[in-house]
Amino acid sequence: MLSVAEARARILSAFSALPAETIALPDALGRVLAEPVVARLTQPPFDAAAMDGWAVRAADVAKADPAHPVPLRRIGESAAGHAFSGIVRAGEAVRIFTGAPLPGGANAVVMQEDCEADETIVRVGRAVAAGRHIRPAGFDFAERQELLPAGRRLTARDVALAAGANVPWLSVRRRPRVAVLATGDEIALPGDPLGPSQIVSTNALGLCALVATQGGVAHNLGIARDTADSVAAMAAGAVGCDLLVTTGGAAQGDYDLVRDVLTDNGVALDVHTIAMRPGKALMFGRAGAVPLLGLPGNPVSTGVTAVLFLRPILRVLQGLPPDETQGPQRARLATALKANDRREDYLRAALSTDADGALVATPFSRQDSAITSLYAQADCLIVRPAHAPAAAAGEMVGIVPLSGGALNL
Ligand SMILES: Nc1nc2c(c(=O)[nH]1)N[C@H]1C(S)=C(S)[C@@H](COP(=O)(O)OP(=O)(O)OC[C@H]3O[C@@H](n4cnc5c(N)ncnc54)[C@H](O)[C@@H]3O)O[C@H]1N2
Ligand code: MOO
Repeated sequence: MLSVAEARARILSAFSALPAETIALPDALGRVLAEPVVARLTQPPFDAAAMDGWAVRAADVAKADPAHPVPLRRIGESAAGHAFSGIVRAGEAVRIFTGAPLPGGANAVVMQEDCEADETIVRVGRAVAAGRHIRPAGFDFAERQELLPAGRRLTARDVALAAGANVPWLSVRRRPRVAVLATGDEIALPGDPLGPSQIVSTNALGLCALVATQGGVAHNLGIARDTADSVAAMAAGAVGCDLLVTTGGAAQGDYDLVRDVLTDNGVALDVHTIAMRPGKALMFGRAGAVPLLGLPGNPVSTGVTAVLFLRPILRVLQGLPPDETQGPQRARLATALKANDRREDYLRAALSTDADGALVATPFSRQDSAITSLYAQADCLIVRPAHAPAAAAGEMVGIVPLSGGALNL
């Protein structure tokens, strides 16, 4: 049996970043940059007011205070989008609004709360230093400045920044295309009429959804019957995809067909049987030109192996490091755990915080790999290395948070 780390390294070595494509900014959320985003303008493009008030020469109001306001002559107005074109000279002021260009000659803004104005005169009741309430040109960023590096997954804030930098197109990694194939005579699509010994396919839709959370595009190939011909015919639908993921038919039973069928069709089985729980029956190879990741059929086994193997593949295809770094990586155990055997264990658990604000992981008492209701409830997986000694409540353990993904603030 291969260790999880060995299997992961072997599988991931078969993948590298996909080519780039050019997309429009409104489609960029969650995409990974292939080239940096570089500002196409300076922001702000001019010295701009940061408050509503009066543009003045600081020297004119150096002695102003509420008891001794300094009178200045109003000579015009500068509003956002409508600059004042004249020059502010000694003894003059221009009405100015937040975001508006600072008129020439002025070097400070006094807030309107500190002034009293009539039609011709403004009385300034507070001294201001030169530069007060002004955002100088380039205060945010300058033209040709690199704002977002290649390899970054774009957040909603990044999209706003690229828009502010007047960047309409971006070069991003192509989305990974993943074909998903369920197997088994007992499996029916959600909504189908169910025969006496049939069950609804949990796994294919779950895998397609997981692919979407990671920025990939899933193609659901449907359900192959338990015959060699059916599996081969339906697997052929993966041509042109970056990966084929199958679920079920991975173990040694008489009706577990994926391995035989795909072997007959030229699949080299690089990985099979992994020292982990759930997910022992996992295979990796190639179906013709398409890499094949064969996941075990038990629904939680499919889910957990997808998090541990499919997610990193999708990340590497998009030019990201294999591991998700969002979220905590460790938590305190709420309950004691027995010593582990030779299979690395991934226990479904709930996360909470204790009175001190420390993160606590509570493993569920039932860990069977067919309990989908608890898998949906879990916040994380507690990682128990192979042969880990018994662990007491309160010990720190490694966790894999069941969160994160392509869409982010
Ligand atoms: N003699 C042995 N039997 C089994 C072993 C073993 O080592 N020796 N391993 C067990 C483990 S652990 C797992 S996991 C499964 C893996 O088997 P397969 O990958 O071949 O999966 P199937 O036999 O096709 O199905 C297992 C189970 O999952 C259900 N299933 C399958 N596909 C779906 C789907 N799309 N949606 C929902 N549920 C699905 C299927 O009905 C079975 O109940 O093998 C064990 N046996
Ligand atoms: O390999 Mo099975 O995944 O432990 O349920």
